[in-house]
Amino acid sequence: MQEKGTISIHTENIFPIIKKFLYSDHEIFLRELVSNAVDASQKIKRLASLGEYKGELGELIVDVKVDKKKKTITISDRGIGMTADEIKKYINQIAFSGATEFVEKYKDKGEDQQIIGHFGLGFYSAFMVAKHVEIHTLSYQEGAEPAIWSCDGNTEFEIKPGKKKERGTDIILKIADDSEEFLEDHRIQGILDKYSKFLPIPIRFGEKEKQEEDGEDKDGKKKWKTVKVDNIINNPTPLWTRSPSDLTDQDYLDFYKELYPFSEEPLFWIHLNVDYPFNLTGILYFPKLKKDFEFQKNKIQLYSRQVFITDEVKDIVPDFLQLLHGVIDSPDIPLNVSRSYLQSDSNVKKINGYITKKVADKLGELFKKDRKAYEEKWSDIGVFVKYGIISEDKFEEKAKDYALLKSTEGKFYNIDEYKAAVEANQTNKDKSVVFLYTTDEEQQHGYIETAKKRSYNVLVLDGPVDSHFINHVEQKYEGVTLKRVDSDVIDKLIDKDEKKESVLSEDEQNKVTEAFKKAVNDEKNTITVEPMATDDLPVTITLPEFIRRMRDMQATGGGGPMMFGEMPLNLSVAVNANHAFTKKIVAAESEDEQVALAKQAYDWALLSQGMLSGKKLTDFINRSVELASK
Ligand SMILES: Nc1ncnc2c1ncn2[C@@H]1O[C@H](COP(=O)(O)OP(=O)(O)OP(=O)(O)O)[C@@H](O)[C@H]1O
Repeated sequence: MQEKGTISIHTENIFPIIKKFLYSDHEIFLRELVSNAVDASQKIKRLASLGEYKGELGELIVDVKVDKKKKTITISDRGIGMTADEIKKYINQIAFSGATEFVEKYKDKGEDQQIIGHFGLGFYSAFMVAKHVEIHTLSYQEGAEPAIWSCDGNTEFEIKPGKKKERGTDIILKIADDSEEFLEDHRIQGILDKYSKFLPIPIRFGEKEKQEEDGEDKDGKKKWKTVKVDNIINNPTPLWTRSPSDLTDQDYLDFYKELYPFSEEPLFWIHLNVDYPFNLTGILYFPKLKKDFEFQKNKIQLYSRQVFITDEVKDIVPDFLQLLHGVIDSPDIPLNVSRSYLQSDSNVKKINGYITKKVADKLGELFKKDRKAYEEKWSDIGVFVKYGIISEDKFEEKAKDYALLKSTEGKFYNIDEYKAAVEANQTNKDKSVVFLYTTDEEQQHGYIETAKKRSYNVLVLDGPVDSHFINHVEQKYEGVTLKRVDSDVIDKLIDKDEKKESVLSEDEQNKVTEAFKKAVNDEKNTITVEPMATDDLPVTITLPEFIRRMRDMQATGGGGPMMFGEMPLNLSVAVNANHAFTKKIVAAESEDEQVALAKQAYDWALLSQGMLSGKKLTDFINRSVELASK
């Protein structure tokens, strides 16, 4: 049996095209060949379990060997092997048409298309790095003859009888001159670590050294010796493939360490397992989040039947859950299609929905089971929940019950509970319940205290997505308004239409206004004199809620067009007509003295906002000393 033939169904030679268009990702050849070897090994295992193969299974292990001298890489398995006819069918026809289809689809696309890395190009990806490829194989079938297929990267192949005595397949790549990097052990080790860490059949890459106990020396101290052991790349039964009922918390924590050796312990995890209408397994971990969470994205690894595919899960996992860590394994995620197709793929949509639901249910379960423990974790999980609520309606439906608001007293409420708690005292004349909040308890301390004097409750909303969350709550909850404690004077924050009498006459009010205009000396700021409680501060500086919100949203991204970046800082300066100090200004003998006192009161207000610094601060201190010494 010796045969020569042409692989071609097209006259065009696809190999140079494969090489050219997969330029950025040559390393995947090894993923493909090792995956094929694993598939072949699993097939024989299955045939044996079905009783269709009765011979010895032997040790099912895949070997990767590099011969630097001969410039070859060999991938060997003890799988089902192929007969010459099967080679013709699977390698010459099916595999080839797969590769051709791939090239047809992508030859007009740019060279560094990201999707390339997600491809199962199959057997022919070997030609990205090899100038000559041989298959030595012996089928498991009784009486099968060994066969050798060889091809040197053009469309001609040769099949001849082989000498292989053991069942299985060796794929021998003669590495091309421009790909000799793949003859370096560390390069191969790196690729195997990346793609094959959790394959279901052991992958061996040579040997490694290990320290082993070697009795005791004459002083009774342990002795050690260096021994060589098989260098097994993978953990063939990673946690997600096992049944949750067999696993302990420690198993999950250990697996997390295996995935992210340098990370802090996760808060909790979800074991995913679904068979229908799609197949998906995996474990998602909730990490402890740092405030700056952007860099923590892309920690979820996507596998297809335990073969690593990518850690870019943008379209498969909803945006807000990309902060999670862990593994998803699904043979149903189409990997060989473009991104836009992926977005409209119904399986991907279902998977997306399933993950969202699972996460929502798990959070709900934790909340119900032990609310206190849930509240303790809130500073870490709050970001996910709020982010999810903002971005996914389906998630919000479930999560609104356990999305918590924290008050300055450290008490937690869900939105409905909070509304009920403050409604009586914090409803304004328009029947809107006003939620007061602070973004910085230190800096806005004075304002929080003023609110507390009215027995108002103040929320702490200082997280990275809170500015968006606030807008969302207002949109979803009719009759609820959120206002930052320093965005207006207290009686206007929650305007109950309770008229306070001013002790100043109109003339006196004008006088005070004039004095402050001169003292503030800034056209952009508006000055008002208003009757307030006698124990409210003499002057309050505020930045209107909507302007500040625009600025905040912009700072955290996605807050509308850039024009707001230029928005000037228009402050409102409210003078308390009923404060004793204001009376003192009115009573001052000269206009100069009035302005000096006004300036003093204005500086107090600036000081309480943390807005006084440099020369202004020095002037203030000097003036205070002078006044106090009079
Ligand atoms: N080591 C092997 N042992 C036995 N059969 C093999 C081996 N490698 C490849 N084959 C056969 O050749 C076929 C084609 O392989 P190829 O890698 O091109 O495509 P595939 O594995 O079917 O799909 P994919 O594109 O996902 O890799 C396989 O389906 C299998 O039947």
